[in-house]
Amino acid sequence: TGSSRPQRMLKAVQKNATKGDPQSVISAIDHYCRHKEWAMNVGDDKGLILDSVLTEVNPSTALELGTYCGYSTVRIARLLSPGSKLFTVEFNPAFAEVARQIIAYAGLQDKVTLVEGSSGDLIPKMKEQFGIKYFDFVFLDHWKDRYVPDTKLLEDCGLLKKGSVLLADNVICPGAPEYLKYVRNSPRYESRYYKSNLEYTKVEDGLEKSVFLG
Ligand SMILES: O=C(NC/C=C/[C@H]1OC[C@H](O)[C@@H]1O)c1cc([N+](=O)[O-])cc(O)c1O
Ligand SMILES: [Mg+2]
Repeated sequence: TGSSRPQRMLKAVQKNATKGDPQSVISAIDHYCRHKEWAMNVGDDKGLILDSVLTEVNPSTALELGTYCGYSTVRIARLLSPGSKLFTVEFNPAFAEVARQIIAYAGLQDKVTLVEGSSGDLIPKMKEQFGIKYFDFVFLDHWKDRYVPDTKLLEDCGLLKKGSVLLADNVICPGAPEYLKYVRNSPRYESRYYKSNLEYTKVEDGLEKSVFLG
């Protein structure tokens, strides 16, 4: 059987990026996905918004739901201050395997803990398993129908504190309508929409940033 799209993406990184240089890994993936084959990375347009929100929050402990191949994992981890940590959750073992290699190629493995499994199972275990008190920043990019249940789980497990920032991908395309309703109508969040486009296309998409008010 042939290679998978994530495996071809990894090959493109190994061929075109410089080991230990996160920006070259990001550029190699963006070039491959724009010119060779599309893939569901947050991409370079929405990636710039992710970068600016991440830099503003400067989290000590961050969480990513939906690692896929590790593109946004690299984008986030490269901007973390020394001693800060990123936990990333991926359900699909094949995706997780590729992501580990891409994260390591970027030289960011010491800042990242990739946890394999379902977010619904793992979130309740994070405090005890990893000694986490709170997440200052959460990037939601996994199954769109898990955004609401997992946000509620983070609240119920006491993993959000006043000022914690949630940033959700794909709120327009493929869309997360229930999530938008939830964060925009809840008195516990202050939300705003960053308009952009679906990765590597001209289709509208955007990121929703929601600050937890406690
Ligand atoms: O389904 C998407 N993401 C969810 C990922 C889903 C999960 O599927 C299995 C694995 O656990 C992965 O994490 C998605 C889909 C599109 N799209 O255009 O279809 C664009 C995006 O940016 C996306 O994040
Ligand atoms: Mg996405």
